[in-house]
Amino acid sequence: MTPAARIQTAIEILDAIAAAAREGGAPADAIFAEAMRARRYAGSKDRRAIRSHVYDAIRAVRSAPVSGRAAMLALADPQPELAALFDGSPYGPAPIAADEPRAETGLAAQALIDLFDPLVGDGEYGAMLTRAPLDLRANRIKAEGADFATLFPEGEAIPGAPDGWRLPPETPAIQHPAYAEGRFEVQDAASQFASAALDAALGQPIVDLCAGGGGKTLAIASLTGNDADILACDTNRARLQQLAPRAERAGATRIETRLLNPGQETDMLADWRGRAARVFVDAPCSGSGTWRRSPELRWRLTPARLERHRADQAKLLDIAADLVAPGGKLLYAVCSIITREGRAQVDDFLNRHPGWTADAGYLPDGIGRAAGAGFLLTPAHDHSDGFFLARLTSPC
Ligand SMILES: C[S@@+](CC[C@H](N)C(=O)[O-])C[C@H]1O[C@@H](n2cnc3c(N)ncnc32)[C@H](O)[C@@H]1O
Repeated sequence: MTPAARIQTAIEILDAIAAAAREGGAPADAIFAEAMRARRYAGSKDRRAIRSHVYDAIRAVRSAPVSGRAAMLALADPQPELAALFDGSPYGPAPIAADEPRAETGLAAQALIDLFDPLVGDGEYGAMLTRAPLDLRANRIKAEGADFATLFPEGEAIPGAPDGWRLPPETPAIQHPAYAEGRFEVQDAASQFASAALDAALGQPIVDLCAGGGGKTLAIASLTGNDADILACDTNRARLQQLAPRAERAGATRIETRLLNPGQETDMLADWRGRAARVFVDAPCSGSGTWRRSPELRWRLTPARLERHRADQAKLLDIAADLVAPGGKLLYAVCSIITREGRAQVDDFLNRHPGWTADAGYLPDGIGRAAGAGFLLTPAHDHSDGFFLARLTSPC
């Protein structure tokens, strides 16, 4: 493909990604993969170049653009060599017309920025879109362990994460045989801090209410040395089904999965009412802390979608509270830096549940900043995804 044809292909893919963002359709990665399947003539160099145009444009443009072309033009404006490729050559983009619309660039729409936790100043915005490193977590269950300094000498330890190791983005770590042997997982530092904050002890009954594919369930199993019973729940069958093979690879044998029907969670968890020493609520959210990895999420967030997340989070907190044994703990986590999903959500919970108290001192030194009754982690401050965490203790 010519460099101009790659730009035109990127424009077409951006059209599909912008439409999906508006309509709540497939994620950008899936759309990109599908577009490449449909263009088998594109070689690996073409794919790399197209991918980089697509993601550079997503990072540059602050909200869903009117067209893929408007997004690419916004990217090309400060790059004359890119703008020169709008040359009208066969398969390339048409020449730039006078007064063509450009998508707006920047971190996010101002109305969205206004929702950030007050701790997030504009000095932090750059770090929110810088490509994230690849963080690994050693699996303590495997006796062989993961000697990261030997496996990946190009990496470095993650401050505050005793099982963590940080590699440059896109290191093909999962192609290493030690991954297939279950000796390590890929997991961002914030998720490692959150799993440790649950403070699960050996032998304790634990519920992971929003287990998804089990990233944090497996971290908890590792931290408890596979010596605690964990009930992993979710309403999404496809996600929850990913857990069993991952648990097998990790040697985590004490995880039971339970698929919940939306609206019937409390009934379906009646056998766990008041029994769990620890309940983890890794709630569905805007994902505003993960724009480094999924920059297109900021094209997707609408006031209505945010309100749905907020309502789901409140409902899940109430369901979880019902499961916690007297004196037990509930850990609430969202990969979000939005106040309503974080500190405000927990303030509302504490108002609805008199007698519950907020813990402190469950994060490593220097990690996170106090945000109301919980703690906020951000890419700039903590070199991790943005996360809000709050650990709450039930009355005895
Ligand atoms: C942030 S993700 C969890 C990620 C997972 N803990 C991990 O570490 O990979 C939130 C999950 O909550 C699930 N969820 C949404 N509503 C739920 C409900 N009512 N009950 C249980 N899970 C729910 C979603 O399907 C999604 O998998």
